[in-house]
Amino acid sequence: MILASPYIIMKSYTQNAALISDAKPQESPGLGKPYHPLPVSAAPNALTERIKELNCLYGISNLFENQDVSLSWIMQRAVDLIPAAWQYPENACARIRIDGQEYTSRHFIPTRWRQNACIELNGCRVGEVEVCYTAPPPGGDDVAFLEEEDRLLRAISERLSRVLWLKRAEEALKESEERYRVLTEQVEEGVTLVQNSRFCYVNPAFCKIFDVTSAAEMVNGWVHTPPAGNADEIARLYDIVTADVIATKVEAIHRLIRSGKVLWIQVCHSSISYKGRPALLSTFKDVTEIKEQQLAAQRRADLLHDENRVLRSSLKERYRLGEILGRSPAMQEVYELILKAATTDASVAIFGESGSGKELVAHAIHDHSARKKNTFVAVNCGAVQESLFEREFFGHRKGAFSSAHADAPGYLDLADGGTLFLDEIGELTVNMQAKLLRAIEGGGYRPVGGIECAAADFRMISASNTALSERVQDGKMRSDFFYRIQVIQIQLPPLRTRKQDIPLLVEHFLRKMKPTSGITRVPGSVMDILTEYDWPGNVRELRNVLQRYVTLGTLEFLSPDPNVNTVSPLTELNLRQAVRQLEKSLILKALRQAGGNRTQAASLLGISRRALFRKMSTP
Ligand SMILES: Nc1ncnc2c1ncn2[C@@H]1O[C@H](COP(=O)(O)OP(=O)(O)OP(=O)(O)O)[C@@H](O)[C@H]1O
Repeated sequence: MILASPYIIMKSYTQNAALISDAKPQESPGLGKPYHPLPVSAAPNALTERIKELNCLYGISNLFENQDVSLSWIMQRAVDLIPAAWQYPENACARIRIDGQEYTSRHFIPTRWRQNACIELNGCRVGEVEVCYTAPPPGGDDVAFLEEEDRLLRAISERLSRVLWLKRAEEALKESEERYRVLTEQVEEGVTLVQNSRFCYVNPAFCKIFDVTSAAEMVNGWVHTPPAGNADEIARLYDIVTADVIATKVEAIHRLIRSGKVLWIQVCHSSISYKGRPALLSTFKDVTEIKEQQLAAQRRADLLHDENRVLRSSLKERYRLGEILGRSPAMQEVYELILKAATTDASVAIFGESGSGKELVAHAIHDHSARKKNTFVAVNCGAVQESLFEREFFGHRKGAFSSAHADAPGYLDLADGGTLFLDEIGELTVNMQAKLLRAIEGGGYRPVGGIECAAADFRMISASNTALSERVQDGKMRSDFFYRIQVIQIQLPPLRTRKQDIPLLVEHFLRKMKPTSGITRVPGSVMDILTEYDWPGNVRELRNVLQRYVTLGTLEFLSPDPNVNTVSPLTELNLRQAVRQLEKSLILKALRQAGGNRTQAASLLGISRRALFRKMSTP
């Protein structure tokens, strides 16, 4: 290697024309006063000369080996080594100038017997190295410097350029390492750097998580047998990575126990290059809060799943769901839909004849849903007047009208967090539908006399005893409202189509009435009549007939049914009672003719819907 060096070649005595100048004064670019470049000539070949050169170059090269020394330290030592390598060392002196800094050998004085070479960094001139003779060289100006000395000076400048480059790179690296260190010391996540299965870096957050008293204890320790902290736990964190080189990011969540508390740590290992070699950069994040929330959600979901499983598994033999009774297959389907609807927040529309249990179903959905702890607000839309709609649904503020002495909540406010049950939804006018739709579609609502917009979170369940699609066709219902309210549809079967439920319902109602009546069962003949009857008023009618039966001891239907032998309770001529009975039988007839549709029944009877409703609910 040494022999291959261009500076070991035999010194030639040939004069290098390119190096000889006519001694015309020139300016050193950016570095000082005019000077006279001196001619360069060859010197006698002497081993001692080359040994001096070698010493100088070796000396400068050795300076690289010193770690943790400053650039100034290297430059000063380098400049001290230069004069000894020149032909007349006793008169030679040297100077290095870099970035405005100057380093000189002993007794340096700039003279006209001067030789220089530039120092470069990334192709740009950043300084120079120069050698001067303090006294006229014996050979005169023409042979002041040898050709080899010129080459040596250029070799020195190249080496100094390299030193400079290395130092700058080292400084940049140190700076970025320092930045990284400051950053990792401030972050909440634990950070480690591992190379060759040993810790190179451990930040304070890591020490805190794993009870390591100081990071220094860990550095240089093996990852699989850590020297400090909870060694087993730390070793386990690295079990998932067998080497410092991993193809992709490796992530895992570990469960630790700290002072009796569970701590969840998310560990993420990634492969990086550190000082030119593969290393493992790992982060350790405390995710206890998120994990606890996840686990709680999971527990809730499991519980719900179990509850549903139990409910579903017993559905085959189910004869009741909450307050709803019925073991017929049609009712089993209704139970299924109720449970399905209860697990979602979607709007539900319940269809069925009057008295078939629509409100009971709405209640059951509410009671089985996550909203069960909040209010169930039932509204009979048939009784809502157009002019009072906003007041009733959206509430009002004090002073909004003469009798508004205080703020009052509307149905929507009352149902916040719970369920709003809109019975007879088909009775809402198109105008009311538009206002309600806006409120439930997220547009909010404004209480009467209020300025601010309110919003309520409720689930909507509606009920109707007629098919709403007809109302859409007749232009009485907005199609957007129609689709919005019936995401889930439940059709309740009329009692006459599930007569096997009658004995169960009879037993249920009698048991409920027992404290006052003492009657616990009906004779077989009465049960036969009850099962024969068509029940246009559905379960409500059955309950009312039974109520009368336990009170009066006679079976009295609202209207004579051709299929049954009605037992008349009338034994004396009481006009009021007779009128009432006639009224009831006519209502029943009308209802039967209208297929349970109360609007049609009311028009058949020539009375308003509201009047019919009143009469029906009077016992
Ligand atoms: N499956 C049932 N099991 C037990 N009771 C029932 C059942 N269905 C209805 N009922 C009884 O009938 C009465 C009327 O039920 P509900 O008010 O739910 O009917 P509805 O369909 O909403 O009637 P309407 O259309 O007239 O408002 C309830 O008080 C309840 O006691």
